[in-house]
Amino acid sequence: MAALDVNGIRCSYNGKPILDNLSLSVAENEIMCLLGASGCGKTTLLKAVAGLLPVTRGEIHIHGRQMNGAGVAVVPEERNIGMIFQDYALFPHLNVASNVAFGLQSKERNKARIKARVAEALELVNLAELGERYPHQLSGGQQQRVAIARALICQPGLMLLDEPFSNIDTQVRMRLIGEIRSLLKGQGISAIFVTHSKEEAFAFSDQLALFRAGHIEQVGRPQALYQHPQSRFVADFLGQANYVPATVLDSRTLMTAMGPITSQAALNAGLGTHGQLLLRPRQIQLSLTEQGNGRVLEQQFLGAYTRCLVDCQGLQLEVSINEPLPAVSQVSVSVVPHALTFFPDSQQGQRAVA
Ligand SMILES: Nc1ncnc2c1ncn2[C@@H]1O[C@H](COP(=O)(O)OP(=O)(O)OP(=O)(O)O)[C@@H](O)[C@H]1O
Repeated sequence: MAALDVNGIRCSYNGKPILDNLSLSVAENEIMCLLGASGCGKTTLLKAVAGLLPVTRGEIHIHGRQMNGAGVAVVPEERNIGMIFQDYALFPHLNVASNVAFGLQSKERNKARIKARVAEALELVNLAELGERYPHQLSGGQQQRVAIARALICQPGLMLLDEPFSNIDTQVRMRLIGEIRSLLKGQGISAIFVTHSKEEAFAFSDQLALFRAGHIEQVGRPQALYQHPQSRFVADFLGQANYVPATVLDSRTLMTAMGPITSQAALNAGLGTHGQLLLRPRQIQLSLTEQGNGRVLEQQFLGAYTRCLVDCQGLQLEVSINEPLPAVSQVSVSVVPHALTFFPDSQQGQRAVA
């Protein structure tokens, strides 16, 4: 059974549909990321799942239990959901332990049991020593951990996280993302996580749903979306993309200005089809050769890698290499063997065929 099933829902503001006929499924113990530009409807979906926004069509099921529909309207506090927000939403006048205990107090009266559960939750988020502190005495990362502990203590069946890392210092953000991901996985909690940062989406989620103006353009494993986007919109949103004009030569080969390029998987496009081959900067390799087919135009050393702009037979390609090359280098440009992604020109919306 899925942790969450959203089936053809419609949500509107002032009569204007923001989500229309939207469906999404989250498996048990899976972290689903909703990624997309500002205003595309990510938070609207989160609110609909939480029961904070009316759903006028379609149904939402959480762990198989129907939340809305004919004669059914489960209120937010009965959905067994934990919510984490960008601004932590802690009570400033309560110390850490009381903030964490807050949600439990309506369910558990025994003070000793509450104390033990708070200690356990603080231990989980590595804040065991800070129960007496107040929110203003904590860093952003620590405040967000308190918010996580406060949600975990109620043992939610589903966690909703709305841009939880946006206010966290970039230096600690990736570490916190790793810690919270392991925590959710360790506790077996399914989650939906909203962000507009692709790096956060890649690092935190098992599945990624890429939003575009109120609908989901593509859903799948982050790596699959990055490597095999179904549309140029997805390809461009998730990272730097080079497009090389190409024609299908046979079921696995494309002819380009760089010469024939062979795919590790069938292309599913008819012979002679014209289109664009997607090449990520890491899918192109360079080697120094005086008679090479390319010339380095520009380089930027960025620490972990070097961004290199190369001219190859009139094409300008962005390539990621480890170390900068000598200035004004002549290089041989080739494609790292992989299953090619090809967008036929004739297809509407430029859908990929491989
Ligand atoms: N309370 C509201 N009343 C009217 N329109 C709203 C309301 N809340 C959101 N909207 C509109 O609904 C659309 C979707 O908003 P939503 O908050 O879901 O976007 P989002 O993808 O989460 O964006 P962001 O990344 O900026 O948070 C936007 O056009 C927004 O202006």
